[in-house]
Amino acid sequence: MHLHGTSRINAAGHLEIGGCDTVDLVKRFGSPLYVVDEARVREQMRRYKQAFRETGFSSQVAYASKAFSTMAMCRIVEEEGLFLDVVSEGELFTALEAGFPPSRIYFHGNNKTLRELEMGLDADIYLFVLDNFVEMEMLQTLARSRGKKVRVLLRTTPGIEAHTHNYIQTGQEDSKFGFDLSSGQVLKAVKRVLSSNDLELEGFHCHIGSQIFEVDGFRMAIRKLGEFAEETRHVTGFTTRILNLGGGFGIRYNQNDQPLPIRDYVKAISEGVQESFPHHLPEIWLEPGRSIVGEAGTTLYTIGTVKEIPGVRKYVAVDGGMNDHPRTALYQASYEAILANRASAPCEETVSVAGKLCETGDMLIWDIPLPKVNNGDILAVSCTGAYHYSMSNNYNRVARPAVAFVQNGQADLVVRRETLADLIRNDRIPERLKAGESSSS
Ligand SMILES: Cc1ncc(COP(=O)(O)O)c(C=O)c1O
Ligand SMILES: N[C@@H](CCCC[NH3+])C(=O)O
Repeated sequence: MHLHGTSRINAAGHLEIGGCDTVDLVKRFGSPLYVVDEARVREQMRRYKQAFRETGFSSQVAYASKAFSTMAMCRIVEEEGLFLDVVSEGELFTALEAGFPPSRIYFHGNNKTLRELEMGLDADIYLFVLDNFVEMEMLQTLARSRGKKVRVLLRTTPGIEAHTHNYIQTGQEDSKFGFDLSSGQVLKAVKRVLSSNDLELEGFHCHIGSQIFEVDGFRMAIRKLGEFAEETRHVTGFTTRILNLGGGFGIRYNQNDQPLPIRDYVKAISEGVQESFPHHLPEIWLEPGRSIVGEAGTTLYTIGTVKEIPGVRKYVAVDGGMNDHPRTALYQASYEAILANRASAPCEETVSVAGKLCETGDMLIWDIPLPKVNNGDILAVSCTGAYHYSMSNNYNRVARPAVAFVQNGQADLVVRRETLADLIRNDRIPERLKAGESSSS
């Protein structure tokens, strides 16, 4: 397993993260446990800011909450001076409760509810990324009734669909997100916003995909948006002030993944903007999620049962599964792992790591080399910081794990483990179904 960030193997032969022995972490907090290397998270945030400083471009970096949203995470985003992208009232609530300044929050989403728009407006967030005409009408009405003028970006779909290792140009993009560029929807949206007294157009947004390892897709999107912005300037006189190019920067889940350094993405994007916006340079905004927090996360599991099918496969089962680790089942994603309690032991066999849930597809890792495992060993799966806790669920009524931040030898619980009581907290038994009151008796 590649050792990311502050991960290392200590004198006891245990995996250590943020100066904390992971075997001790499991003793203290139980398993499964999400561990987040705080220094690594901060380092990634600083890399984006530093990269923009080097290009000399006016910029903002926002963290995409969807990757991993907790109150402690919002505090870190706040301390590091980033903006925050939220896509739901839950993410907004988390940020506000954590004391994150609304003036650095903006709201995304293809189907924001009335309540969400109201919540954002009443909190005085920085802006809304408008996704469609229905929402535009709703926001306009709400803004007018509050006597507010609201900043907006228009989310565009520029007809580029980026995938993990390649990108394809789709022309007319088939997407539920945003205003379509090629059919003229964006220009129509621009005209409507400009004619509104309640909305203030700041610029454009696009997000071409996630886990991207190259810069060509970004460059193509910038070119298209540059051409569009120029046309818009001629037709309406509007000059783009903010160009938000989304997130999507890839990370290293395993040895096949070769992401570019953050500096390279930022440099290519900045150069692209320079070329494609020759008359007026907009402020460049990015909203990375995965690349901020993904490699900083490690999940610790306790190994339980082992099933060997001679000549076929050896299944090693852990005390979690697709409810805390959904990306293998969802995207056939591939991960690396080591035994945290015997981190230097040589690998002796190839096994597949299964979860404990009642699904054949409940697999964490197919075919990885490990030492011979024993019941009670601790398995550390790396690169689980993004889209793991945030996508976790209670399938099979399994409680969600705890999350601990580690730094400088200190571990802080930032999300407590769910309890059995949490699992039934929202359940109600109607009077007629209460024990001893059955109508069939
Ligand atoms: C609009 C938008 N912005 C930002 C992100 C964050 O992407 P990533 O985590 O790949 O950086 C996403 C998710 O793909 C997104 O849909
Ligand atoms: N949840 C996805 C990424 C979706 C990003 C949000 N648009 C993943 O884990 O890779």
